[in-house]
Amino acid sequence: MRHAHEVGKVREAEQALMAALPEGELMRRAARGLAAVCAPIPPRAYGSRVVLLVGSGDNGGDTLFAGAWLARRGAGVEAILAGSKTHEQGLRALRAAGGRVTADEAVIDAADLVIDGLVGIGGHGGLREPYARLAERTAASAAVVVACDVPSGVDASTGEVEGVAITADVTVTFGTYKPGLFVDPGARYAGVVELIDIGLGPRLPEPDVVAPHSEDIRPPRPSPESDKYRRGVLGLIAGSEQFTGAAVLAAGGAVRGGAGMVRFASVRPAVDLVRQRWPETVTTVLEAGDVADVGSLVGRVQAWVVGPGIGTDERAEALVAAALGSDLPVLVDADGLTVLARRRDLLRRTAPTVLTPHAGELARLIGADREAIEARRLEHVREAAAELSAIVLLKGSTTLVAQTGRPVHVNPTGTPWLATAGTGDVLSGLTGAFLASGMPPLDAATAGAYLHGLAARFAVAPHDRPGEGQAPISAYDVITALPRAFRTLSGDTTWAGPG
Ligand SMILES: NC(=O)C1=CN([C@@H]2O[C@H](COP(=O)(O)OP(=O)(O)OC[C@H]3O[C@@H](n4cnc5c(N)ncnc54)[C@H](OP(=O)(O)O)[C@@H]3O)[C@@H](O)[C@H]2O)[C@@H](O)CC1
Ligand SMILES: [K+]
Repeated sequence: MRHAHEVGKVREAEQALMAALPEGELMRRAARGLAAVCAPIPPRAYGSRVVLLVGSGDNGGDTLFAGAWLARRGAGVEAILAGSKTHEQGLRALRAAGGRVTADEAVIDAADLVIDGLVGIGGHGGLREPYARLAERTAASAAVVVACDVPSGVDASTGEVEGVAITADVTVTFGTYKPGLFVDPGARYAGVVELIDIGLGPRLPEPDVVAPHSEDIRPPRPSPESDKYRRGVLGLIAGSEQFTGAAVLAAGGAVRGGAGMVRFASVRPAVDLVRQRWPETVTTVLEAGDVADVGSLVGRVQAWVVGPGIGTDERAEALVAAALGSDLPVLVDADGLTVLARRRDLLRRTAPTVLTPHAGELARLIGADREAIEARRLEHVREAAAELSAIVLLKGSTTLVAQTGRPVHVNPTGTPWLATAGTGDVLSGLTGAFLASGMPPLDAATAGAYLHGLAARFAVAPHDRPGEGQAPISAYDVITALPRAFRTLSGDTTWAGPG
């Protein structure tokens, strides 16, 4: 896992470490790391035109020292001192190395490399002038942009961006990742993120946010003793007279997600379609009076997924109530979430509940504003998990999974092409398969998001070659690419199913 810490925790660890080190040592480590990332950027240090954007705090200090290092290696370094004051030793070091100070902002236009040292973790609120103007000018230049610690204008703890921010190609961050580098909108400004070890690690507490690596994703693998029951039986309630496609897609996600068996229940047209496409499912046709008894009609399952395409009428409400009335893990998605917005009482239960809303659905669920959720995803997903007593998977530009008392999981896979009808249904079936296998719900949701996003990337660019173009995908293409996504995971697993 890549660990990210909010600013308060970084500051505490920094204080403790600083007290144990000679003065200036931490900044030297940070600056050296920053310079080492910058040096190989074409046309490489010697003869390149480097512009430093220097703010009034230590972020500017790091940048000046890194600039001095590059100047000693032959780069032409010019610093724009944009703050009300400037880090004195840093400035002395730059001058001693042959770097210059300039008030001419046009140097940005011709730069090969711009290093953004306006604000780091000390930033708050939208960028003030002249920082905002400098950020805009930098965006218009052809220079490679390297942000020091955090792109200025991005809130390091939350990823919020108020107004203008530096758009970086690379962000060189110190000691630990910051949540704002993982979570949109901030993540979009960060580019490639490089972590520099400055010795903070042992002094850091539990992370606030984590982003899994491939080896952290461990869906269960069948052992020689596995049978279909031990691998997990998923009960899937999806589709209605009006919406049948969602049922086919959710069933596909579950089948390709490795469920030992999928028991599918719905109205006749949805059942017919699911049987046609996924004959391996065991189906139950629900007549009008059957809804409340869906649990006993379907038979023994280990988890439920309810919601895709079920509509939002009374019948749908009764289906959601029946699933949540069980003592099994339940994933509620799509129409099921709309039903829950008016029946939050159904969430009072002891077994785990996983909710998979996009921002609009979450807005209805917690009575918030959709734009506010998009702007402050981390805050809202945490709030929702606490308020709804559920594991909440917030879909979108960066998918987040929150469970109260645990770090928020940020999904590193995915592609903007996933924003198309039906892909959410695939995710709910896939995650449901993991829940049915007995995987802890936070891990199930994290694995679901990861594999779904990876499958989508494979579907968009199947050959995985540099420079390969991308094509639009359907939800069905994501299902088709799921086996390939699974195969990229390492074979070993510490968790082998409910066995
Ligand atoms: N932590 C670590 O382990 C290490 C940390 N290190 C480095 O220290 C950095 C933190 O330095 P820092 O504390 O001096 O704060 P920093 O980010 O430079 O900004 C403060 C200045 O910005 C200003 N300002 C704020 N918001 C603004 C806005 N919207 N628009 C305009 N201005 C705004 C604010 O002005 P004020 O609001 O107070 O008037 C204040 O003057 C950190 O990111 C890393 O690079 C490394 O050297 C070593 C290891
Ligand atoms: K910065």
